[in-house]
Amino acid sequence: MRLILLGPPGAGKGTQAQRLVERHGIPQLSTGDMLRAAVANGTEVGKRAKAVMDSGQLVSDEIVNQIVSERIDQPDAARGFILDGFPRTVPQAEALTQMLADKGQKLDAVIELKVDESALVSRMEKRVAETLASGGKVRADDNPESFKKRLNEYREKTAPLSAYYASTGELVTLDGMADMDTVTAEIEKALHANA
Ligand SMILES: Nc1ncnc2c1ncn2[C@@H]1O[C@H](COP(=O)(O)OP(=O)(O)O)[C@@H](O)[C@H]1O
Repeated sequence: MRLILLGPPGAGKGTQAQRLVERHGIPQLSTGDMLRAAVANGTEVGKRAKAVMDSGQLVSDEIVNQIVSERIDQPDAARGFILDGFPRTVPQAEALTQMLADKGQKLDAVIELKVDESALVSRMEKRVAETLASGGKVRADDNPESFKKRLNEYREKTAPLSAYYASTGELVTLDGMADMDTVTAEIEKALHANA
């Protein structure tokens, strides 16, 4: 099964992706995680991406497309995957369609979590507080200024993906304001309906 999770930062994509991993035994491919790993490892890509990410802007399509294309060729993704944080622009979505076609694959569903923007800042602040309380490390872009930038980037560059995937007939939009278990149940329902 090949899935895309769409939604603004703080919509709950990471939480739902984790649950899908457990339930379906396919990996979560998070471009945010891949890029943070590249930064931590000090790779060329990491060096190019760090400042852009910290400020809340998007890394170039070229870099991200390359990372994803290589990642979905790994053996653990052969049976499927959950893409989290990719595509984030229409050109990335077009690149993905092409990439999958080249590999003889296609998507099974695109799931969009719709949330109330006013809830997102407080969700981010809660995540930061919980991480600090448990002695964890807060992401460099989890501060109000970068978060606002991430929301702007989302509105400008990522929100148009809903129309893109609506036109291909692949889009399923769910209420991301519902509690986490309800969202999980709705995702499963949508997957069965598509199966
Ligand atoms: N598909 C992508 N295209 C461009 N930049 C990306 C992409 N995925 C992740 N990034 C970079 O990594 C940062 C963090 O991504 P992610 O962990 O997915 O954030 P969020 O928690 O906001 O969903 C983004 O703000 C951006 O700089």
